[in-house]
Amino acid sequence: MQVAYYQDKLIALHTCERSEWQQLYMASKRDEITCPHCHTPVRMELGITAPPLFSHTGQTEECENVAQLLARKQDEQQRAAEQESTTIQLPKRRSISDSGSSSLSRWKEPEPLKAVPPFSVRSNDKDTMASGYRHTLLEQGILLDDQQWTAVTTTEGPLLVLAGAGSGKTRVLTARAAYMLVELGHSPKEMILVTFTAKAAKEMKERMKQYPGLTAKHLQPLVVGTFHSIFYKMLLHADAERWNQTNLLKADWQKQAMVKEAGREINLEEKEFAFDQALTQISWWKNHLLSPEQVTPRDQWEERTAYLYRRYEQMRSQRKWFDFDDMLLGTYELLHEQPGLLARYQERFSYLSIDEFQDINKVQMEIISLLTTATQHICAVGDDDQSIYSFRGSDPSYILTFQERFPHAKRVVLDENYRSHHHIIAAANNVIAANRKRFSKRLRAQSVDEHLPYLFFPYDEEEEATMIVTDIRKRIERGEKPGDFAVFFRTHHSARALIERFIESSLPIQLEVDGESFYRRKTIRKLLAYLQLALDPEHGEALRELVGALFLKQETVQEIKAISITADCTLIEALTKLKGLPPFQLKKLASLPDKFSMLAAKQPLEAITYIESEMGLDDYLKKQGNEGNKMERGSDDVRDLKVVAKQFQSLASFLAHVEHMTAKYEALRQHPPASPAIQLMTVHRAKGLEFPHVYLIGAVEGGLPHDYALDALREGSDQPLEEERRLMYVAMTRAKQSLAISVPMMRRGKQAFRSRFVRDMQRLATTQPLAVSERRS
Ligand SMILES: Nc1ncnc2c1ncn2[C@@H]1O[C@H](COP(=O)(O)OP(=O)(O)OP(=O)(O)O)[C@@H](O)[C@H]1O
Repeated sequence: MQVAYYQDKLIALHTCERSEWQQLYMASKRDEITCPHCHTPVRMELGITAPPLFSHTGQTEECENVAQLLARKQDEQQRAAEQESTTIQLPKRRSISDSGSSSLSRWKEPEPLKAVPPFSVRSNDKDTMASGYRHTLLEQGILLDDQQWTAVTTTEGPLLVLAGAGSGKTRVLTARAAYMLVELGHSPKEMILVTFTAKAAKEMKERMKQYPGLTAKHLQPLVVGTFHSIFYKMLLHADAERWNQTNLLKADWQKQAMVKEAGREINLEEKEFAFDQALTQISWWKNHLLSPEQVTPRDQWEERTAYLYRRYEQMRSQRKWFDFDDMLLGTYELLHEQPGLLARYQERFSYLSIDEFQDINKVQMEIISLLTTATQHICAVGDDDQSIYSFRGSDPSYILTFQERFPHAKRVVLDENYRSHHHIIAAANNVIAANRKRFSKRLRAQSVDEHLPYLFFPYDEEEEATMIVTDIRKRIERGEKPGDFAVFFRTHHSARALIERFIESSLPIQLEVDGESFYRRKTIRKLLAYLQLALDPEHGEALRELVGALFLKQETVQEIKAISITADCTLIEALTKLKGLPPFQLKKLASLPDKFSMLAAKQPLEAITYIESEMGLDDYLKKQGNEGNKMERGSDDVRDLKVVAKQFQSLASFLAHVEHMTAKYEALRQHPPASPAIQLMTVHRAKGLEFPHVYLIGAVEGGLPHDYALDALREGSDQPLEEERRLMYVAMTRAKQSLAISVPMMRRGKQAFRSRFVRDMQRLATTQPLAVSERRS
């Protein structure tokens, strides 16, 4: 039914504002909306594939008839009102399912993408023609197509295996090692297999146990591991004392403590400077073989970070500590300084295979070059289209220029995709084809499916989250397993609404993210501190946050507290009694008590706007803007917070929600569910994984591609945009059976525009109405 009672008024879904749907949905969950006929509380269904409606258990035909009658009456009344209005143009009547409209208010049908050209089965001789070890593998159910087999058997000299997404590179790498050991009789001691993660190394060794002819005698001495683990063994061998585990800076907090210590020397406020980002930058410099002396800062933020780098390195070496980057740098230096040792390792590393080659960095490439100069038996496996770690120092140019570095290299392209069906692969191909710096190739799927990938159009972040939760819940109720679903997002904080909606549902979820909850972010903490102090002028914790936003030093907190005790006044009033500050600041502080009283009476959304414009937050954000943080802007956080605030009527209920969500988030991180759950993760985390059903949120300009890439493009660099396109491609190619991409109409309170990647996808596809089976899903 389309109409129901809410707060003693008749409301109709087809005439109310689209922005109100989410509030109605939340109200229906609290049983505040009732059936217009029998007054039973109704639930609002707000899913992906059908327009929203109200329904309740035990709903009768009579309930539906009354609802329809009332809906018609409301329409007539509205039409009459429209005719009466001659001077002012009242909004026209809206139809809830008017799909052709561009209006933000209307419901829009999801848009399935049907691939052009259509799927055609390829003739492939992989099953019938197999002989020798390939046949033995086939008998074990380990199929290898012709290109895969070529990669397996090309063992001498440099080889570049360009392995498209889902084309079986893990299978190739493991089969190749097995082939060399079993069929060619190589010793495991002359082979090394490098993986990107320790997990991948473990999985490979596990898989190899099933290979025919491979025994513990082969597998035990075979080195399979990450660059770090392999190089660390070399370092230990060379100087066990210097590289003792106890000197390793394992945890981030250890490194943070050092840069913070250095930061104090140049008066960097602990709560104001992004020390975590500075550490990422330092690591980037180290992996690019840039010593502190070689760094040329481009702005004030880099200048400060370069200082931290210099001091960090000094402290680290004085204390004889080392970090993970030093393991690579240490190996590089060791091999340079000791030619005898290098010669021995060149022999030991006779056959070197490297997985995820698109993500190697400069120092790794230099070491590889040193180790393989003599034999040249290097097998690099990777996909230039999946290089997504440039912020950590990865450089896709190494895979792109492999054949220049190794002129005799052979190249095998694996372009058969065994993971996803045709329409998913075709859509992903259409996205990645627009990148300029890549090897030209097109993945081909092995199968086709009636479930077309599709775009859907929620109103905003909140509705997007509700729709996904609704859709997944329904699919699980119909028998799908929670572990078969994954929802991807570009950045952790863009998933705030999604995480909250899942937390509120009873669905099992696993959160694969780094970092703190949205409400613990620096700018958000500051904003919340204003609100907390408005309700409780004695809130000590909030005061600590507030002083930063008011450009006061942390030490003033004690002074303010002391004044509040001696002058018997609140912390806010104590702020006005501070001494020794410049007149403009004293004036600003003097106005605060009145402003905080005004703030307390406001609704959350209004309050945030007031804090921004009247209480100094704007100035603070502007200053933060100078800190050189390209990826995360404080002003974006404020806009994100406004989207949450809009849903609450009072500061108290808004702050209670924040507290509840923060606690739930922490609990979830500390106690992940034991059984397979719905996976919520960043696209970066999804790399290398596959799921039957994938949802990707926020496919709008500024979301994916991220704002920073669009800024870079305006400044003349398209590299970040190309990396964003690769992220989109990685996300899409994780899906085995179904793929849903969300294109919200609003983002951060403003109209959003569909991602250029989505437009690329649409240009080369036909759209068609949803199949009946999908409508029901
Ligand atoms: N020749 C083949 N025949 C049938 N299935 C295959 C074949 N090769 C690989 N597969 C299957 O295809 C899927 C994808 O393989 P795999 O995970 O090795 O891909 P990948 O290249 O590592 O993917 P990505 O780079 O996207 O992470 C796996 O389920 C694998 O078992």
